[in-house]
Amino acid sequence: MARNQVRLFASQLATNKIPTIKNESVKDFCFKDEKDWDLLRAAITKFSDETLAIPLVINGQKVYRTETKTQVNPAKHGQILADVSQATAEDIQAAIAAAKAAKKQWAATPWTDRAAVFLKAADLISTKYRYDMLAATMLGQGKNVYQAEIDSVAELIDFFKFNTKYAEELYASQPAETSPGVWNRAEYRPLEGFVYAVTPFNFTAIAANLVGAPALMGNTVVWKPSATAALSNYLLLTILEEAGLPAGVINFIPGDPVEVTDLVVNDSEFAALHFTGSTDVFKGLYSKISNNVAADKYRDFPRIVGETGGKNFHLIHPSASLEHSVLSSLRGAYEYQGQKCSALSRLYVPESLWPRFKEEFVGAMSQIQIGNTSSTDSLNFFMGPVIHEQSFDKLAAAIEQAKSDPELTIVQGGSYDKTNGFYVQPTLIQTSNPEHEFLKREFFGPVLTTYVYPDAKYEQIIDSIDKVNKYGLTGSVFARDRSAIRLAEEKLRYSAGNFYINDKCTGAVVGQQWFGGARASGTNDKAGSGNILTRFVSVRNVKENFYELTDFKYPSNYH
Ligand SMILES: NC(=O)c1ccc[n+]([C@@H]2O[C@H](COP(=O)([O-])OP(=O)(O)OC[C@H]3O[C@@H](n4cnc5c(N)ncnc54)[C@H](O)[C@@H]3O)[C@@H](O)[C@H]2O)c1
Ligand SMILES: N[C@@H](CCC=O)C(=O)O
Repeated sequence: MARNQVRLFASQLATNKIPTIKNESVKDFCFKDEKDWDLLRAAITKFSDETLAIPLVINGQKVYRTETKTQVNPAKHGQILADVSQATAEDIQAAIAAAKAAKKQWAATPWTDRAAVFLKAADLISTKYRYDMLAATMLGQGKNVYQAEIDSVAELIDFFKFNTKYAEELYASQPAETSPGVWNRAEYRPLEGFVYAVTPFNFTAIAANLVGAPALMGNTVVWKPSATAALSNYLLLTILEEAGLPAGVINFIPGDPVEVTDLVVNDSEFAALHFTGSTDVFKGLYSKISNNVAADKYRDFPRIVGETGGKNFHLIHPSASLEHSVLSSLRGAYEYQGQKCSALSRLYVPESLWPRFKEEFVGAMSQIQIGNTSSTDSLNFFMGPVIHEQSFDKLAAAIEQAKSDPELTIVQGGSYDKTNGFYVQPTLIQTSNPEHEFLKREFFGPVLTTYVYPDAKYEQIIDSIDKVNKYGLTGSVFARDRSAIRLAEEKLRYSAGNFYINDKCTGAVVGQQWFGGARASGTNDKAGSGNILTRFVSVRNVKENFYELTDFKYPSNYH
């Protein structure tokens, strides 16, 4: 008997249960414990003092290439954090081959052992690597410590832990009916072939989930990380390796996105895309895959899972709490510089509230401190830089457009500066046109557009919110009047996959608010829920019969 068969048999001696899973608690870094600050400062200094050479990782081997791309600190773009090796065509093919070769053993690895890798990685991030994770995300992706903590520590750990709980529930889900003498079973096979994960810059946790969810279910992965998140993403991979992830299960391939994608999705064993990023990039990938399906390139119909852009709204009703809706809107729009797919980018305020709303909102905006969020001297900055020069230029162009457009007025903000880092001031723009393109286009930055509606037109504005753009990711209604809440909840059914009542439209927590939207916002497979795991398995039904036939005729044949 082969050795791995012995291993498989040994794993069947008990049905193990995942430990009790709870959301990771978020440290508030409010200086009650100076030790936290010292540890964080040491980690920031460590990553700042040297330019890390980041390799590709193929079949567990580090591969360094002479062609590299630098990752800079967006808060101080003269600071080069990493030299990231770029994959050649041969590297990409080698990564695909490694994913295929590792598949059989990983798929046959007992579930307990696969789960343990992710539970241990979560534990390592909660303890030994918490400050490294924070520092890498703060420096590389321009987050302040609180935003880094809720992303690269809490949400990331939650994804890894909750996914094990959801997988356990999925595996336990079996056909409910059995006839006498029959045992029906469902087997949750990993997909045949390999998974391609293409991950965004803005959440280290999302990258972790895009590679982690398929891998947990027994798939192997080719991972193309975002160029502007390479540092935290590579750190994550090394932590997974320390937690016991076998070679070849996740292959890390930074490189030219189009070149990597074209080779990966042209492989006949490409089984699934797990993507998060912008809508247009996803459409391009979708169409390449569809064309390949039509051209008979694949053995299977690849699964396509993509979470994409948004143009998320707050609808303020005249009965809303003014202070709460002002502060929630400010956080929703400007936290992490508006670079959350869920960020508030269109705000609807009734005329009766607008003068006081505007005064309080602008007053709060003027207290926002913006600066180098990865500084070792200060944790004071509420906002930091936007991610890179293209984003900065796009936002600057939008602000300039607003200055000359007669239908737009800059209420507050409107300045920007890229001398040292990519800084865009939080900006509030008012439009007189409820159909304006600023209510349609995703800017992905701290630019919020507001439309002030007549109180009597509450229902009409709901219709306009629903129809004005193509997205359907997140949205909120703020009201004390229950009928106003009910009307918005009913009429905005398809306007947001995550709908909030008297809360901001960002900040979904794994296991609590399942995340994702439909329309142009993605396939809505709900990260943070068990549903996402079903996309990375292909169920086999097994019927075992205990009765043996003694005759081929039916009883009626003897009548
Ligand atoms: N719905 C969600 O859950 C969610 C979450 C986070 C971010 N987002 C969206 O992501 C976007 C911001 O992230 P981003 O700037 O990293 O997005 P992006 O689309 O620019 O990049 C995402 C990934 O796609 C790769 N990519 C870019 N062009 C490609 C191409 N032509 N072919 C193949 N791959 C390509 C990038 O290298 C990166 O790895 C926003 O639109 C935001 O709304 C959505
Ligand atoms: N969980 C986050 C996801 C943000 C995506 O970029 C939120 O809901 O704000």
